[in-house]
Amino acid sequence: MRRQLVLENGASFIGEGFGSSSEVNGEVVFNTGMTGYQELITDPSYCGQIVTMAYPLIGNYGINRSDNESARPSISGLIVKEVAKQPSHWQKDKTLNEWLEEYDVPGIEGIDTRRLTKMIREYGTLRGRIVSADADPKRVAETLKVWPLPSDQISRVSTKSTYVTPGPGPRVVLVDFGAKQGILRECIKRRFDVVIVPYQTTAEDIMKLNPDGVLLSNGPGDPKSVPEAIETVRHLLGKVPIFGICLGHQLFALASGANTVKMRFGHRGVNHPVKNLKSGKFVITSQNHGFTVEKKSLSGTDLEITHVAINDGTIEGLHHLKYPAFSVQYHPEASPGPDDSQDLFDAFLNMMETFKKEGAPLA
Ligand SMILES: NC(=O)CC[C@H](N)C(=O)O
Repeated sequence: MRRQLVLENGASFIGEGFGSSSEVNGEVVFNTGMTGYQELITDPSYCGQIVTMAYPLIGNYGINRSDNESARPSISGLIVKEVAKQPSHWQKDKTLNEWLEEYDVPGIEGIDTRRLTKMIREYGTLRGRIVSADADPKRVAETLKVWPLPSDQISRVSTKSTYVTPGPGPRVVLVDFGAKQGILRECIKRRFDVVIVPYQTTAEDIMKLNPDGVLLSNGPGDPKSVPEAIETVRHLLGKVPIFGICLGHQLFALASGANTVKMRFGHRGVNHPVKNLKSGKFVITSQNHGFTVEKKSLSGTDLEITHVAINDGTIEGLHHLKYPAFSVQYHPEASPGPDDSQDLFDAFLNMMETFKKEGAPLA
């Protein structure tokens, strides 16, 4: 079935449909990873987005039972140059096509993804719609221009109730804004006693759980769409060690008085170089974000930049000068991508142990 991706600027890309045949709207973004499509399709941070893969052949090792980052695909749609027709891997359970069909996610292949990616780089992320090939792109573009980007994604992907993965180590409250399994996996590896709570849990209720540390997860959309969570983090600062990842990093920054802004086309891929300003070392990181902490908003706050992106100089890591709290904009849990930064979970463990011994610092 011939299908079409229409963008709000009136551009139309025609290709062959795969996965489901439903029509969807989404913010069109691109990811540069050569592999890791199953992890990114199930990464809840992509909720509400139509993802274009810049690498031209996708699906070549199929879908397996162990690479999901959440229970189901989160993306609204998938755009690729070519879907592998005969995927092969010893763990393969399904093809990408079968899996997307099962979860009602539409895809289009045969699109000039290089042209599409270049367009997004030039104009920034654009609203798009997957429709049938015979739809009039001008009319579809008109409807897209007045379509408000969704702002309820976090409530859609966060856990509805609290649950626990017990362990003998420190108690960590993981605030779930759409947490990837990889974060939980890193906690379990270190034998943390993890309590996973919904995103709107108050600081008071979090403190009642007697946490040794609070981990703020990744998540979809604009961090300012959850003002209640910013308030929660503000109340937690100084009372308990905090580690923020991606959306969690942005919420930590907002709670500390800094500002976040939308980027033109964001960072999405598995080979983003980052410099650690303290050690002078570089790491290759997995990234997926469309917002960033605004540099100039840091003046007057107690935040210090610890990491920067090599490609564009944006902030990739922060720590608090008075309180035990730090964060990174990238993904130390990888999944997909390199695991160069898993030591940040050890740094979180050290911070919790020190805080337990020495107590709250004087603010
Ligand atoms: N992976 C994430 O947590 C993304 C954070 C936020 N939704 C952004 O796009 O910037």
